[in-house]
Amino acid sequence: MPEPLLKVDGLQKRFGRGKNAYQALTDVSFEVGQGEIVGLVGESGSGKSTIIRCLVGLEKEDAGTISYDGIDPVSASKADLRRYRREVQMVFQDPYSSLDPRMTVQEILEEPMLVIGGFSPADRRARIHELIDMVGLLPEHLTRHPRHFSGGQRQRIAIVRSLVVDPRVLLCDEPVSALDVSVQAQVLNLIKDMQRRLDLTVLFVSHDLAVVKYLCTRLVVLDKGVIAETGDVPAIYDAPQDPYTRALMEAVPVPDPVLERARRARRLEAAR
Ligand SMILES: Nc1ncnc2c1ncn2[C@@H]1O[C@H](COP(=O)(O)OP(=O)(O)OP(=O)(O)O)[C@@H](O)[C@H]1O
Repeated sequence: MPEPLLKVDGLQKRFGRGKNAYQALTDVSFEVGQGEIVGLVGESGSGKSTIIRCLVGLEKEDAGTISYDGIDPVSASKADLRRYRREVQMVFQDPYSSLDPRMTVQEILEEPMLVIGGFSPADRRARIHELIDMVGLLPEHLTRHPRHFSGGQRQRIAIVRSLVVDPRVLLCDEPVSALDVSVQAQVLNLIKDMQRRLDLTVLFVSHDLAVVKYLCTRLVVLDKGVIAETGDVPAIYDAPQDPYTRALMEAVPVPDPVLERARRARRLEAAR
């Protein structure tokens, strides 16, 4: 594994109190190396989103530590916390609810840079134009509102929004599961391309093992808030050690239409 950039150590999270308490995460530890795409997989309710939400501060863990490039957001100085918030960005599952319908695309894309600060108007403009070009959007799209875009285009806008502040880590929470099957492949390929071009480190949450196999180099398998298994993708797919991982693998439909499309799109692109 490359040098770890993101570390989660002994994470615990419980929701509710007393008889209704639910232990969502129990002693979760894993690392994501610089430049890796690591898949975080598990069934619905296994705690994947809770981990991501703890990583971006939307939930507060009960115990355990998180660290990014040596920065622990709980004890960090103001300057380090600012760096953490800038360099660790998230792409949400549903591009229909994650983009403010009252804002234009330009406003949506400028907002993170205005919140974080330190970007001149010229920087903001250059960054937006460079990235929309990379993801296949056009300058005239900037004056429109999200309702004028398809699900796939909205997720491209959401991806650009996460990239404008020049992050090093992208946390993707099921970023294609709300999209039509026909566009899932394009968005997966886009994430793969952006990861390579911008040298991003990606933690990719999915319940879909076929998608993760296509995209990721390493896997963290979560079972009811506990890590069942971690390892390199080929090794885990060839010989899963944990019974829960084996059961998850057996549930993968073959062949997978999304991945067939993704592979075909890449072959066509390579042939051009
Ligand atoms: N705010 C909350 N209050 C109470 N329980 C919660 C809360 N957030 C999550 N949970 C519970 O914690 C468990 C883990 O939820 P989480 O959303 O992290 O799972 P997940 O693996 O991301 O599932 P999915 O694939 O369906 O998104 C679930 O049982 C969920 O009901």
